[in-house]
Amino acid sequence: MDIILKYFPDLTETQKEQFGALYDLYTDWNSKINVISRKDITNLYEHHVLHSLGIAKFIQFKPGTRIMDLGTGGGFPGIPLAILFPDSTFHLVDSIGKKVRVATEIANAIGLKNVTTRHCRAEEEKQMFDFVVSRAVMPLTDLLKIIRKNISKEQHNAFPNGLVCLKGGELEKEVFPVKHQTMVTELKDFFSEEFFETKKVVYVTVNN
Ligand SMILES: C[S@@+](CC[C@H](N)C(=O)[O-])C[C@H]1O[C@@H](n2cnc3c(N)ncnc32)[C@H](O)[C@@H]1O
Repeated sequence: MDIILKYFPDLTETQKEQFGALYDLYTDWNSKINVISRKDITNLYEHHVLHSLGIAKFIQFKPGTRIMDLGTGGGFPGIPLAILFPDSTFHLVDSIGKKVRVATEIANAIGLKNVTTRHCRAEEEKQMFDFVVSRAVMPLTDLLKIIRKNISKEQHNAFPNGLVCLKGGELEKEVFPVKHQTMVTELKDFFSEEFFETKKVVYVTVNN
């Protein structure tokens, strides 16, 4: 939890309590339904919560922004972002029902009012959003094909509506075929821990 305060020192008491509650909740739920590698649970705050919040080092969502987390699993990056941006709404989608259940239970347990969840393939989701966020789900080109139908034309933020993904390692092969405007932010410029050495936030505009 200290690592979250190190990089996000201005959290409200509510946000501190919500982030603080995640460790016991994920430890408990993960023992029943695997959403995080079991040996990685001790790294929950660094590898999962802070990594998710890396998106906030690229964009500060304006109040009222609508965001879908495609392939949220147990709620990453959607739940940490929903805590950090309580005035934006987050719709967490996953094709595996029991993972959606974990995300739903945890969002409810910490009293998040700005989160909805849905068990479906993102291909079936018809709602419109300003941004889609995603971590470890599928290549950029595949994500773009699925979400084109979901990106609203109304703009409210510092960057045009689009896709904001957490990616690791070698990206050139993934970014090269993408014809849209793309911006890559290195998380090692913000977070000094070795885990972030190769981690990136990739933003792609979606014009439709
Ligand atoms: C490796 S997990 C990552 C989960 C989470 N984003 C995280 O970083 O912990 C990938 C998730 O994407 C989901 N997924 C894959 N294709 C999907 C699709 N077309 N629609 C919805 N969810 C999908 C899978 O069910 C799985 O839970």
